[in-house]
Amino acid sequence: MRTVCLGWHWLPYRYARTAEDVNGARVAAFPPWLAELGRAAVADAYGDAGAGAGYTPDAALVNFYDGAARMGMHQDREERSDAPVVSLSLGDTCVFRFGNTEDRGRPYTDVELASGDLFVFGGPSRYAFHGVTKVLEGSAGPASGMRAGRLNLTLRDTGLGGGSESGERSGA
Ligand SMILES: O=C(O)CCC(=O)C(=O)O
Ligand SMILES: [Fe+2]
Repeated sequence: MRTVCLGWHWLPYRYARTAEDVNGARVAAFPPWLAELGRAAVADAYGDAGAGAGYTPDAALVNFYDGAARMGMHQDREERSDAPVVSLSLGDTCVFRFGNTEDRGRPYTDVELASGDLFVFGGPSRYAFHGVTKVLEGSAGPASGMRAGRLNLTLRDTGLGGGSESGERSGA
């Protein structure tokens, strides 16, 4: 799996403005249209326009999975905010394991995430363990726009402040 970040660079246990563990490069800006998409997703998932309007994600992790890639069970908890995490999947379908908030084991539910699917971790599910157990190689139709593999974007509110475009704006 390969990962690129927007807005803030994710490192185990924290976020940074540069890709310290890759090449030291400054993180690309988090685009305003992606925040808009996140707001629409939260409004839809909660059935609450106000919850959507109040959502201000400032970081995205973009993960590319080839046919063999997996992601182990984990919680998204580097953020200093309880705001929801919005996940968008493109390309090949995967088997996504959505677990409980206590540990990596059962109970969990396996759901297929196909191209175009949005998944929102919010409320009591915000800190649920989750992972990807399988990518169904070649399952995406040509309409996905991807030749192979799966892309997943997770939108997050880091709670670190500095504005959503501050990948470009803030001082080093
Ligand atoms: O690829 C997915 O669906 C999940 C990605 C994920 O859990 C993460 O980036 O933290
Ligand atoms: Fe995650």
